[in-house]
Amino acid sequence: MNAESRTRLNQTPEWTALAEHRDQLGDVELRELFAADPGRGTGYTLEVGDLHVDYSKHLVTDETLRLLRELAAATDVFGLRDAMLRGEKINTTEDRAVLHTALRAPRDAVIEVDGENVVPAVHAVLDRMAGFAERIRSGEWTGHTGRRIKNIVNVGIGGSDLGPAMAYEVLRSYTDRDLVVRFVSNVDGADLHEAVRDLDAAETLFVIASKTFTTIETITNATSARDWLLTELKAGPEAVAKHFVALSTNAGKVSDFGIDTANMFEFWDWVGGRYSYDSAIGLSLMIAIGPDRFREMLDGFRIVDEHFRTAPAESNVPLLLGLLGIWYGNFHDAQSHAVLPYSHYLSKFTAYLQQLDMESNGKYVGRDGQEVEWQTGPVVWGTPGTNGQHAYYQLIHQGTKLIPADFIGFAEPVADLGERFRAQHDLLMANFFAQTQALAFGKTPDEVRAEGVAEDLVPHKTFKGNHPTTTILAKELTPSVLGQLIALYEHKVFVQGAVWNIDSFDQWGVELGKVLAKRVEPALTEGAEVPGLDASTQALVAKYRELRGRK
Ligand SMILES: O=P(O)(O)OC[C@H]1O[C@](O)(CO)[C@@H](O)[C@@H]1O
Repeated sequence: MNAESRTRLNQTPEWTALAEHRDQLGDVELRELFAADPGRGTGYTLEVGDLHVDYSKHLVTDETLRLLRELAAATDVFGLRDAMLRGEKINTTEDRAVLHTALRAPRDAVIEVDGENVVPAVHAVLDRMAGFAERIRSGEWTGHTGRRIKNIVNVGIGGSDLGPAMAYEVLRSYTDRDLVVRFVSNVDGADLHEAVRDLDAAETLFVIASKTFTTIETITNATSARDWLLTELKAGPEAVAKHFVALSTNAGKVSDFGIDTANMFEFWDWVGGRYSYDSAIGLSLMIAIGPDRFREMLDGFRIVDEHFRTAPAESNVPLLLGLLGIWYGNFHDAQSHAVLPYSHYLSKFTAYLQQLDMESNGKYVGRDGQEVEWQTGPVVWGTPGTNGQHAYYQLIHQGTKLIPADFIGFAEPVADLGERFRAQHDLLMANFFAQTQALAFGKTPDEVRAEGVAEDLVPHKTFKGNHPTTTILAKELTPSVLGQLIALYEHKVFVQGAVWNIDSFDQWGVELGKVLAKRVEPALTEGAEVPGLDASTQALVAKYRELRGRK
């Protein structure tokens, strides 16, 4: 079935069967499901690479899973996967191939776009990045005044920021602690100001990351960074070459900006921004952790790519996670999905997933150009779990909304934590296990009463449970495990987009705001008339100008 000829998803027999099955299951309780199957706790688990994935605490039976796989088969998820991996232009609205998997392909792989094998170019750029990263790390590359580079400031936004910024935090314990690495994304000048205020320009390298090299926020920040650098160094434009490198697909714009294309690390239009941090966009990360660790991370991505490509539907983890999301979003009206890591190092992980998932699957128009009649991507949210426990877990436990959640944890604390701090790890993980237990099984009124609680407080202290969670457990948070986790979520998002029949690789929904901002700016600065400006925005602009003392 191709996108055009495909029957409307919600009219397929597979969809109807799932809807009927949902009605039959009714409000089935996780307590019942576990009582009926003593092997569920070990049986409903899968392994992929170093990840142990437990999906026993989901509101599903074998029959649910079978019906979900039927839906995946009917919507040809694996067919689209194979087309993606072959380099076909499955991003139809932009007429582009979708080949982030080529970024971690082995040197001898052959993956063609328009008849050309892209793998040699991928490795050529990785090798150049490695050479450059080593020159910075060793001190061989010096700034304009001959001083060693000690500070890296990555300037980018969206996919050109969230991935490297997240991964830098995740792999902090693998970084060269003598290097200061910062990420500037917001067009609010405060972001750049705070990033550079205590830096010595003579020791600072700006990494300008932008796929298009036209993104207004990044170009504005890059221009201000250049001004700051030249002022601080009291130097002319010749200083730029030693302090600015670019990561981009657009050599022309890089050169227009004044960066020598010899200092540009290239990637390609078949890499989506939110799928790009394992491309040249990862340069700041590679400088921080070193090329060997970066390659270990790519190996981790590849493990899950291979699994997604070859594992049968019954044991294919990205397929399973994608389908579970569909089960809740489309058949239980869940609106959001929480990702709750029990690792301080994963503090930016969910923010990264927000772009990956919501920019990919936040769409109401299908690949056939028609409005979909089913829910698509969920609101993805979450922060490290223990902090969340003291903030919003109340709502997950006793609120009125169904919020499926992923819990991600590790058996070992990171190696360089030291004995004193390592000792806290068991307590962290005790919380990790306790929360999924409490969410799944709750506490009945009788159990509350048995504790001698006064009758009027019993309803308040009761936990209905039945809140579904996936537990992802790995031994240790290594570069490879990070790659595995990211590839897992990339392919999960792919699965959902394939079933929903949407193009997960375009992002037209971000365009309107960009155009309007350009139009409104002269109204703020010069009081220019903006034709067609609505009454509300017009009044707000007038108020803004008044507050800024502009006539
Ligand atoms: O890397 P660029 O071209 O600066 O784009 C940054 C981000 O902007 C977006 O296009 C959204 O506005 C993202 O998809 C992308 O990751």
